[in-house]
Amino acid sequence: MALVRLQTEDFRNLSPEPVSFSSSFNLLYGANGSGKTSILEAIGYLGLGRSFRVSRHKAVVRHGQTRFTVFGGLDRGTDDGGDYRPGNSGGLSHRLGIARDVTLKETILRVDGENVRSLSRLAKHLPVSVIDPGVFDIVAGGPGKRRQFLDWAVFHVEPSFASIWQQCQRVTSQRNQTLRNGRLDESLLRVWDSQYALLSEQLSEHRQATFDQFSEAFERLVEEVDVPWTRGLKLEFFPGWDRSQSLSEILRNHREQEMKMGHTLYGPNRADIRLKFQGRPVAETFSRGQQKTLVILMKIAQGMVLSRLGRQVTFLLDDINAELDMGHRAMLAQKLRSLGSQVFITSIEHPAPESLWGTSDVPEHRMFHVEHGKLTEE
Ligand SMILES: Nc1ncnc2c1ncn2[C@@H]1O[C@H](COP(=O)(O)OP(=O)(O)OP(=O)(O)O)[C@@H](O)[C@H]1O
Repeated sequence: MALVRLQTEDFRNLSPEPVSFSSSFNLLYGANGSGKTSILEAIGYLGLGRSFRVSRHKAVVRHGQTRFTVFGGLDRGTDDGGDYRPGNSGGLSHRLGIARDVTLKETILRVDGENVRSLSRLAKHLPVSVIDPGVFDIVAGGPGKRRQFLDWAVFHVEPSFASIWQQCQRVTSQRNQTLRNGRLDESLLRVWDSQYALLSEQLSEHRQATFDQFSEAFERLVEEVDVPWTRGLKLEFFPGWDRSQSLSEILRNHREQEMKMGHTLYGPNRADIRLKFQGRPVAETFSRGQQKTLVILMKIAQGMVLSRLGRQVTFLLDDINAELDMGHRAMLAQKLRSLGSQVFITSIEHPAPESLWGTSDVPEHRMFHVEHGKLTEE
């Protein structure tokens, strides 16, 4: 499915007029501060339930207002073969909505006209993958970014993942409270340990299964694109503890250490994707340019995993001109085309489609000029 209609109310500087998009490529250009990233951010809200650039909802509410709303209409996917045009609401397969009142601290989520309680009910309809300057932290940053990267795919591949993840977070925080208590309550800790170990195993099995699909897709991709420096690259899933022992055993053996630290030190909150090149961490070995290309390849491989399951990913490419050279931009655009993804690409200058795809055979796309938060199609 693809997002073919968007309407916002009091979202940053965006105009409240509805906009219709192509289910394949959408090119958005406009001056600094015109609202390009805000459009991607609004789309991101429907697929992630949060902003991909700020942590507080408050920042996105139009100045002077207390509540914003984002509505989205999805089509039936690339099989529809067409664009959504206003007045043709019969073509929509799902309608999504998210509103946040920052004074009441209340979020309302809607799917097809009905209120839903969990964010996963909303997010599962629109797999949104962001490629912006911050995305390169997946390689350069800490394990948290890589966990987030992996979990996004696990969430879309394995329907029970969100609920297990939430239960595991709850048990972890209760376990942490007991650890922080100062005196050893062994019987209570054993209760938490057994629940925690069980949920951790389930969570890690799902992560491992999705990671295996991801790494297989990554290997295929690397062969296809033939990037010589990726030979010798090894991607490995680390579940958060040494798998040669059971997690319960590790917890028992590190009781004192965990009591001293006052929180859980082993388990899924320590999981990581380890990226090594000839045995060394990639972040210490690869150049900035190589790290960026690697992240792009990882993002495409993720798209391949979902595509194999018949899920269309909506990619949001924000300001990548500054980050990637023409060759890598063309490789990315061509791959996203062959995946049948929906793509939004922003740029400051009027884009030249031929140079974007590196060929005169450009795919179907729609072009929008963004000015003062308003989109005008060309
Ligand atoms: N909460 C808000 N309410 C009203 N206007 C806002 C709010 N937050 C940001 N703005 C304004 O909205 C505009 C949109 O910013 P945005 O980051 O989307 O622009 P952009 O086109 O992506 O710019 P750039 O090319 O510089 O990245 C900016 O002019 C900004 O000052």
